[in-house]
Amino acid sequence: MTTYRTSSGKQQKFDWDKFWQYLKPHIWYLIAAIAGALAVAILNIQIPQVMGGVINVIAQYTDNKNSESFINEMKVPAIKLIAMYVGQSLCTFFYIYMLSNLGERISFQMKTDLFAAIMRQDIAFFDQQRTGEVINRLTSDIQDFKSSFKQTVSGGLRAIAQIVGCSVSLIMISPHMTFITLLCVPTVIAVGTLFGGLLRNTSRKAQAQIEKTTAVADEAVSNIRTVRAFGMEDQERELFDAEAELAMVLNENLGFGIGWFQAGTNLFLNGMVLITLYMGGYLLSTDKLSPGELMAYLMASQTIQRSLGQLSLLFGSVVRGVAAGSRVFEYMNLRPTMPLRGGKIIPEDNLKGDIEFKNVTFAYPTRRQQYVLKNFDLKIPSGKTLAIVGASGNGKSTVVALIERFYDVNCGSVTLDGHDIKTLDPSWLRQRVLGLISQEPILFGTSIVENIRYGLPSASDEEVKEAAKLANAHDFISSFPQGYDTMVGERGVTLSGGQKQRIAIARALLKNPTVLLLDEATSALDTESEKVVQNALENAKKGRTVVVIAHRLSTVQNADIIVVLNKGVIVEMGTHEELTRKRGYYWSLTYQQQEVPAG
Ligand SMILES: Nc1ncnc2c1ncn2[C@@H]1O[C@H](COP(=O)(O)OP(=O)(O)OP(=O)(O)O)[C@@H](O)[C@H]1O
Repeated sequence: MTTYRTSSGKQQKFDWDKFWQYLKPHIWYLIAAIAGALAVAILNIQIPQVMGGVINVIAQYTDNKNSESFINEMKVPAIKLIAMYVGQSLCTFFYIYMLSNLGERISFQMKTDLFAAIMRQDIAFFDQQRTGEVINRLTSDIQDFKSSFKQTVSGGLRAIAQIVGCSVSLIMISPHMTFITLLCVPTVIAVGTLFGGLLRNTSRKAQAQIEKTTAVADEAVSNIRTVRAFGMEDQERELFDAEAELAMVLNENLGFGIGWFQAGTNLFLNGMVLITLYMGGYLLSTDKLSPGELMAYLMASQTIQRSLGQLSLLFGSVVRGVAAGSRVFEYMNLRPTMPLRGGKIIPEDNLKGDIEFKNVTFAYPTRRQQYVLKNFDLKIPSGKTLAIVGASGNGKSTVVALIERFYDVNCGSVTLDGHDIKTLDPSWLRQRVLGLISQEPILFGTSIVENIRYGLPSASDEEVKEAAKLANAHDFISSFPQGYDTMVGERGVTLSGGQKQRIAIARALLKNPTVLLLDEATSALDTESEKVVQNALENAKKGRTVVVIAHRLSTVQNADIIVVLNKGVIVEMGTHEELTRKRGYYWSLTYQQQEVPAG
């Protein structure tokens, strides 16, 4: 197997078995396309010969001016030529159409499979990969693979068939001239390979620079608010200009090289035509060649030249296509460690919402050496509200991530009503049992109603409204001219932080989760909107197990149990009153927060 370097820097093998899986169901399209392309090639090989016949007829009548017999004699070869031209057009249409169907079907299947493969990857995968890279594989890599495949089948096959066929014609017409022409071939190949290598190198550099330029633009556009807030438009523009200029210079160098390459090739090819004409003319004068044969020879050698040109272009495209295919298959072949579905489902009547961490040790897959939780034990009784507090980076969000089973624990277990969550159906757990509301609610760029319905796609409009009322969102939604059909913009950009958060609460409440996970749900809000959202959350908490992570301790005073985390270890646990009396960690955290405004 050939190995190619992918953009992720790892050596990737092209997975021919996988490729065959995609090709096999559409093999008839491929066979039809190959047949069509070969038919075109065969016609292209024969046309010069028929054309030669026409020239011979014309040559006969250059002295003999009998137009009537000329027309009669031209009839057969002319009709033959017309039939061949029409046949060639029809075959061209046929193979292009077949190939386009084949390419589209394969790429559609690959695209949908790749997207499904991406969707089922572990969260750890997304911690490691850049979003741009993932999207690139779905878009440009599949596009590159498709075009390269189509080009290889059509252009490659046709070119090879034409080179072989026309070479045979050349030998048949004049072995002598063909031998002399062939003497030049090794030199041409050597020079072409050397120059081609240099050009490919420059082209790679230019391509990498273009990608760099795009990345600068991408970052500036997607972070436009930060750019604007810091007044960095000019710096961003300068950065972009510098990268774009470098890309321009590299592309100019490439153009310089391609220009010379083309010029040299043209000079050489024209020289070959001249030599052929000279030698052909000489053979013509000695009656060893007819004018038609000379014409056929010239046409056939031009077809070979064109085909060789096509093949050299194709080479670059095949390398690009194989590299792109390897990248696509690399993601497809990645096996997630956690399945999305499958496993036990606790019957509705037995579902209470008791959560327990038993002797849990955990490190993130991207930082295996750093244990975030070590021998961690915690009971979250059903129907109670448990708050986790502690300084930043101490593992509070990690607790929530483990309940969601975004990651699996390294040792110990997390249980729901006594069942290890590893044995439960993850999609049931996330869709039915858990409702997560995080610090930065992410909405989809669609309408409010669709965003709320994301929590339970089968919900009716009435149920959506009920959830919105419970989340204190109904009033502000109704005040919009388009009400629930208001479009929220990309990631909900047209709504205020508090409004987005209340829609996210409605979305989580719609599925009526048994366990509600609030990961700093109000910390991004100002005091006014925090109050409104806090009220919404008080409604939402009723009758559920709730885990609250909060920075502002004022929001967790009413919790049934407060847990103070320090470096992944529980250092204190109790109610607000108990912990305040203790004058320990919790007290000092509260004290610090009261001190800040005063200072
Ligand atoms: N996806 C991740 N991959 C690797 N390490 C992570 C990841 N998420 C968090 N960490 C690390 O794990 C530790 C605990 O992070 P965690 O987010 O649980 O803290 P936290 O107490 O919730 O902090 P904060 O209050 O600032 O949100 C930190 O050292 C953090 O850098």
